[in-house]
Amino acid sequence: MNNVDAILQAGQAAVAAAADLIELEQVKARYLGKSGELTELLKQLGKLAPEERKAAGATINLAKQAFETAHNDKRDQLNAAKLEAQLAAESLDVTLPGRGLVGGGLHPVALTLERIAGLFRTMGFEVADGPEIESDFYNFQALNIPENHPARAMQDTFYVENGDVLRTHTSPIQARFMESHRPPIKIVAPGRVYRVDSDATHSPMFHQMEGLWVDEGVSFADLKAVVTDFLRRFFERDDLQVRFRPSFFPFTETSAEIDVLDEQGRWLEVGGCGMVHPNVLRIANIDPETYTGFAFGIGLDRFAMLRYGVNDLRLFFENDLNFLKQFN
Ligand SMILES: CNC(=O)COc1cccc(Nc2cc(Cl)ccn2)c1
Repeated sequence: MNNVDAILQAGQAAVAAAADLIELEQVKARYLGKSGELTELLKQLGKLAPEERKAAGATINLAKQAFETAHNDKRDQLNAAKLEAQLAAESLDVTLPGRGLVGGGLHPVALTLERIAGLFRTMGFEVADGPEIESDFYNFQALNIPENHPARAMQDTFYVENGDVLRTHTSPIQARFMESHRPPIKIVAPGRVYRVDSDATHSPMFHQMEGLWVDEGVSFADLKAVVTDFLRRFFERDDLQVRFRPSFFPFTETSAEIDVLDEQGRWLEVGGCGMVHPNVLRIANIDPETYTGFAFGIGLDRFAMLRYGVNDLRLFFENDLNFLKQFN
């Protein structure tokens, strides 16, 4: 019967070497299963002489108990180790400082809009608003844009049902304001505008701000002074060179593009302006013989790109928080 000891030692060694609960159960089956090595020994008892059977049986049962003890100890050890590992992995150090909430902030275009509106408020302008879905009348006709003008074409303008459009500029805000107020009128009109266009420098939705001053005796000199003062304060450069380059718009007569000289000595176009066309005043029931006015329009996204050094317009619309958090 000395092979009982050999089998028991081999079984105890296999139990000790078991790396996890699954392997341990396989070892248990190999020794205590239906055809396990210790189970087989019991089956052979019948072959022994009757007077040897009792002692042999006792020896084998002792070996089985020793194996079961070793197996149970190992199982408890593996379970304890598994629980320890789980506790360590899930442990939460409640004394750690909190991560804190990340505050929100304003979009760079919104910051630029507020900054520019604030500059014009110091000059006596108030901020006006209006609908983004506009009628053909306020978006085109009231601005002296004729029926066949290319700006009305489908490749530039988004049309919605019943002939209304997504406004292509914020001029309709001013047309509406002139219709419902009497001079002196001194407003800026910021907001979203829509054009059928999209590439690295064009987005179908972008932002513009227009300004309008209508009163008795308003002149082109007033226009130059207001626009130049605004630009020097926005770019924080008292020596900023501003140029008014003759141009054409249907809604102004004397029209000009507005250029600024950048640090590299290049002229950058930043907007357009002009004296309000008499037809536009007339349509708003303002007598052009008594009143004159000037208007200008700038692109707010462009001003935000210039101020913050952003070189791709699309960055404003991708909502990448890592990009946006730089501005607050
Ligand atoms: C980004 N915008 C540009 O380059 C050019 O915008 C401009 C230019 C000249 C005038 C206007 N707006 C305007 C509005 C009324 Cl109600 C009457 C007359 N004019 C907008």
